[in-house]
Amino acid sequence: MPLVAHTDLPTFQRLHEEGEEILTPERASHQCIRELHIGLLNIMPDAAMEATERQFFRLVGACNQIAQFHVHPFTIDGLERNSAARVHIQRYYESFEQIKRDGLDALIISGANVTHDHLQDEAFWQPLTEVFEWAKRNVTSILCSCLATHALIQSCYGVERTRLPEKRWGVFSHKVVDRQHPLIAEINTRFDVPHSRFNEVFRADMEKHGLRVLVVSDEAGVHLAVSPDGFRIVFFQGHPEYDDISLLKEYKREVLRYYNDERDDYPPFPDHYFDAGVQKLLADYAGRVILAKAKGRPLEPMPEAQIVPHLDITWRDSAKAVFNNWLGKVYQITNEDRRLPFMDGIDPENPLGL
Ligand SMILES: CC(C)(COP(=O)(O)OP(=O)(O)OC[C@H]1O[C@@H](n2cnc3c(N)ncnc32)[C@H](O)[C@@H]1OP(=O)(O)O)[C@@H](O)C(=O)NCCC(=O)NCCSC(=O)CCC(=O)O
Ligand SMILES: N[C@@H](CCO)C(=O)O
Repeated sequence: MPLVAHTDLPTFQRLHEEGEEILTPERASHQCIRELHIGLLNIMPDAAMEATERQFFRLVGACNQIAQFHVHPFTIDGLERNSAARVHIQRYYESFEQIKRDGLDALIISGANVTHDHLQDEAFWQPLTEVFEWAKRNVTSILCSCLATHALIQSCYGVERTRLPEKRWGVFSHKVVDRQHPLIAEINTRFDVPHSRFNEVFRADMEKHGLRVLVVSDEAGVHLAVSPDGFRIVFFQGHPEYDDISLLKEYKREVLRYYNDERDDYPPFPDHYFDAGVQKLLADYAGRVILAKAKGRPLEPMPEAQIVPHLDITWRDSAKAVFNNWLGKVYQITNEDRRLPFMDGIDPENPLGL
């Protein structure tokens, strides 16, 4: 929440010049104080659906303990769902119709699993673009994770993502490249983010279309960029919402796929994630899995309980800091009526006045 310059202490002016949000007493006394409404479009597969809810709810809830947040989960057609997932959605999720009727201040769109080479061939493409089109007109800011980033960049700028020679998978170090932008002001300038994807939109392609790139990894490419207006669409290519165990769960799934002949090679380790002790444990386990597969024996469970205490989470604080900046800025410009994206006087082409 922003400082109020309630005296003429020079520090307020100095901080303002350095990019800190400072409200004048006049603006502060007229500010409408209310809760924020944030949609979560959850398009993750069934096994990860509730973990994804927890991850994004946690980032929103933990990033700021003063304001009140209502998070509204919803989903779209075109995703294969088992009966338990359908019951969960029916019981707890809102419909897109309801979301449109009541309005949102901000919208988060999760990643997803894809089955086709081109996103426009996925069964969920059409419903997803309908949400994009509505949100671009009616929501103050949209934050996209991974696949949603690729889909929205394709739908807005016509840039198709590129298939990578091998999966970008692990925990990577990143640097802030535009230290002035309010989304990443006052946060660590070097921090980790997990990535888990076969595809990438490259920095040059983003910049060619006017996107502003804010956070980059030498090894893993762009993590964070924003739309040319500076704020209305926030693109994450990584997964800062992931839990400490998320990449372990994905690794375990890949081992299972190897054992079940759904992939030919034994899965590599995610980069920079397992320490030396865990790598040794998993290399021994791999030997036993390969033998069991060759001899047609049952698969021994992965020793997860021994591994988990050695997994570090090195990305959550920065993730919370970015969410805090994002929601703080949304609050400063969103309309009192949550069905309208901006207060009077805010320029939709440059909502932060950058
Ligand atoms: C990897 C799996 C299959 C693991 O799920 P499983 O149910 O098999 O796990 P399990 O070992 O049986 O353990 C179940 C327990 O773990 C929790 N759990 C499951 N998945 C979790 C996760 N990812 N992070 C944290 N916790 C997780 C469950 O809630 C449950 O907890 P409780 O028992 O306590 O409830 C799943 O997480 C999954 O499908 N993840 C999605 C990965 C993915 O598709 N990402 C796409 C994003 S990438 C992208 O967007 C685009 C990529 C591209 O195209 O380039
Ligand atoms: N943007 C509004 C708060 C949300 O209604 C204000 O600053 O007054």
